[in-house]
Amino acid sequence: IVGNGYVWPSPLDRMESIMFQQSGVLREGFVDNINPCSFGSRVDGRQNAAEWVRTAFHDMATHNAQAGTGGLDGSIMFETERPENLGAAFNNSLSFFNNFHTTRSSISDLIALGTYSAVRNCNGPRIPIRVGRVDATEAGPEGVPEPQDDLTSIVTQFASMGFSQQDMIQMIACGHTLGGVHGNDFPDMVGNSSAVAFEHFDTTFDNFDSTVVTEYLKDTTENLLVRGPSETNSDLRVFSSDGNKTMEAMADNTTFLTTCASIFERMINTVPKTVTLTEPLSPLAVKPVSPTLLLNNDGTITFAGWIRVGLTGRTDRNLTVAMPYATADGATGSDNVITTTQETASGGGGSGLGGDFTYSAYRFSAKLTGGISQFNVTVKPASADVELHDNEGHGFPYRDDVIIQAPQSCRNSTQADGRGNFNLTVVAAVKDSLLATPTYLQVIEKVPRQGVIVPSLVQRDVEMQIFQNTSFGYTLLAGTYLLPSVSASTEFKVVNGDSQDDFRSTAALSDICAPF
Ligand code: HEM
Repeated sequence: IVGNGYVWPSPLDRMESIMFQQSGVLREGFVDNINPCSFGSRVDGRQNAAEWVRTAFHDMATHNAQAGTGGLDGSIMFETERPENLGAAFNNSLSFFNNFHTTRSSISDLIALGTYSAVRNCNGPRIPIRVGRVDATEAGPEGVPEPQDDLTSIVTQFASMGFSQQDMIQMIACGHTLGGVHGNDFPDMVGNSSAVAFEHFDTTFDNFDSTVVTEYLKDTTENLLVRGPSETNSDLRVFSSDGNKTMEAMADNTTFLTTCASIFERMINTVPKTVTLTEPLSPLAVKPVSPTLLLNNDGTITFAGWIRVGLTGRTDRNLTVAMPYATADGATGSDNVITTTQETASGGGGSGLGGDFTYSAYRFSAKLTGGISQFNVTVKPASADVELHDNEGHGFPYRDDVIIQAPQSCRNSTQADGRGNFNLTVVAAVKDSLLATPTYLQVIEKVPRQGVIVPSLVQRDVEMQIFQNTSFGYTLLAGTYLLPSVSASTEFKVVNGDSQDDFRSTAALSDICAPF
């Protein structure tokens, strides 16, 4: 049974799901662009996994260890026009990461997760993932090493990032086990400027292994940064700079993998000194996924969603999962237990990368009469005693005083102003006792930035107005916002003082608002 990494709910839930729900039911799809490892999304001669790893290095490379500035902070978004950042790799990677960019998943955390995912999906080692990176809002200084740089300046650049000569050799060798050099980016090196001319660094470009090292040591390598024109053979200068000592130590594949896990971990954890990273993320043993409430027109409240149960370490996978809960006024008892059924879609479960983590999903949908304030999860294996999962003693808090009414809410492009904008209407049921305090619809608008492929996320607050009374102790409030089409799919929440129903997606709303 997997240990809990943190207490639910948390802003970390988003990154945890993106990381550990990769295939099967509840999948997030983060590996789609790098599966298989050789996959390129747009044209022949591209390898997304390699591009993701290169993106992390180029973003990190402008770190100044002494000043504690720069590092893996997403500033690469603003730096793609620079000669040191030649090629489509960066915007290609960033436009994919942008699909996962939310207030709880920064571009820089996604770049870090991208390195983990690319490496794992290419049979490489597992790199611990810490999160909490904060995105830069403007370009940083220049300073990514280039193939024509001499050894002294490359060593100096790595030193200013905080890496020794040995670190430098390791990081470059580990990076250059994937991908290669593109003709359209470096025509002089490749001797061909075609977009599909792609000269791999080693013969196993889609396997994260030590072949890049062994081919170099045997002198059979076709790596153009070793074999190519002498002005641009930086890998040769770097790899041989300590008499091949570091390269020889990495020739053994097992040593290569441990060395790369360690140097890449340091690479992605190189962040500005103002950033504090979390402990490495581990999957929650039991996790509520996409729980929602809904006030029905008979006064009951439907509570629905999934419980994700980790299977790692379980031999008996015949599980009965239930949720004893406390009503709004705290009452518990044998009547207050929600049953679940194992999901039938997609085999009923899924896994995180490389099968590091596997899970089963249990679906629930219960009509509650006394509301809810918190729940626990019990897991009963057929052959063993029942386990109580109480969220590290906290219970899973879940309040019913503000409820987003998904069916009464809608996102409609035809009602809008004819310019492709979307009219968002959000209806929420708010307990009458809260009405003295204003209720806000908070929408995250994606605001385009000139020359930057990733829009910024800007919170817009709309005060919600009374829309319909009920006789169930709730009043329905409504708020509207005109979403520019680039923000058609975005996040929103409804907030009243300390109470909120948060992190919902406009993409899940239908076109038409249904009556209550
Ligand atoms: C002196 C330092 C370095 C130099 C001069 C250098 C140079 C280059 C060049 C010229 C390319 C070809 C890019 C293209 O044509 O699209 C490349 C690709 C690549 N580099 Fe480096 N690199 C350096 C360090 C690193 C490091 C430390 C990493 C580690 C993470 C790395 C990872 C990669 C990857 C994965 C690719 C393949 C990209 C693809 O196939 O699209 N590089 N590098």
